[in-house]
Amino acid sequence: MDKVEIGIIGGSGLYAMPGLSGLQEVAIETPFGAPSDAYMVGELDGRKVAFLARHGRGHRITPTELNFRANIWGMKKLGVEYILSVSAVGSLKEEHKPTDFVIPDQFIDRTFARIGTFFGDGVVAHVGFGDPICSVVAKAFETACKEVGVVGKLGGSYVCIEGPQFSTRAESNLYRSWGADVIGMTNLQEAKLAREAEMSYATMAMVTDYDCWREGHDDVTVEQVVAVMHQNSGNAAKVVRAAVAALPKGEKSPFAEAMKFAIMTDKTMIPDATKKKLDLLIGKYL
Ligand SMILES: CSC[C@H]1O[C@H](OP(=O)(O)O)[C@H](O)[C@@H]1O
Ligand SMILES: Nc1ncnc2[nH]cnc12
Repeated sequence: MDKVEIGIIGGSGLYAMPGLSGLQEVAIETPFGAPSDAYMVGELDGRKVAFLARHGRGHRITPTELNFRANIWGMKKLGVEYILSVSAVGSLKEEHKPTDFVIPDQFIDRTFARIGTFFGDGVVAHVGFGDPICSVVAKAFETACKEVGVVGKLGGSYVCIEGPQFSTRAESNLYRSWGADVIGMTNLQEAKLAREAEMSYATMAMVTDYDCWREGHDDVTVEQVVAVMHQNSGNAAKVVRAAVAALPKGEKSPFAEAMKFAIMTDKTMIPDATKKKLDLLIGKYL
């Protein structure tokens, strides 16, 4: 199959990508197990893209149960350079209103039950993550929001919680005191693994609620999240489509060599089985 340059991960409320033509369902097995679903590979305005429903079609997989490694590995296997993620988030600031899009550029980790690295089993690597988001993808989202005529704010911190429960009010207020912008349950491990796999990653976060901090307002519920997603999913799809068109063609990700100096382990001491397993990611450095 031809290289698929662009990957789209659809979150809560976005389980398919409208406008994809010549659709092919591609099931991928990875050394880390199965991804959430088959990749829907097709063309969007002349660009080859792969769409993955993060929680699987029908929303069957909790944030903690997500096989982040398999999902990101599958994208790499397809040849993806740029990953566009779409997520529902709660707002931690008055100014981020339901239906607004925020394109976060930082993360705060509040997860505790996930695997966020491809490494281990005899190979140690430490990759830079000071700028966890790819500015090329983030700018493509920003440009796309302008084109579609929706609010799309570039920058902000995304607090990633373990879930599946929403936060307590004390937690929500704590995150606000940290100056964080939005809250969700899925994006941090994707960003970490995309970096280790030398792909670009950014999220278009759609605000669906004010979490539980806003006095005089109802606390977040799934019903509320789904209602806003339904109301705004047309815009989300339009923005993703415009962002795909705004991405550079035939160019490697700016993170294509992110792992060049990240591997600590003496190469002669990495077990053969691990070398074989991680060949797709780091074979070129060993
Ligand atoms: C349905 S509310 C909580 C759920 O929504 C977000 O999902 P995603 O990031 O995949 O859009 C959040 O992270 C939770 O998984
Ligand atoms: N308030 C919230 N907290 C965590 N994840 C969310 N996804 C949508 N709204 C959320």
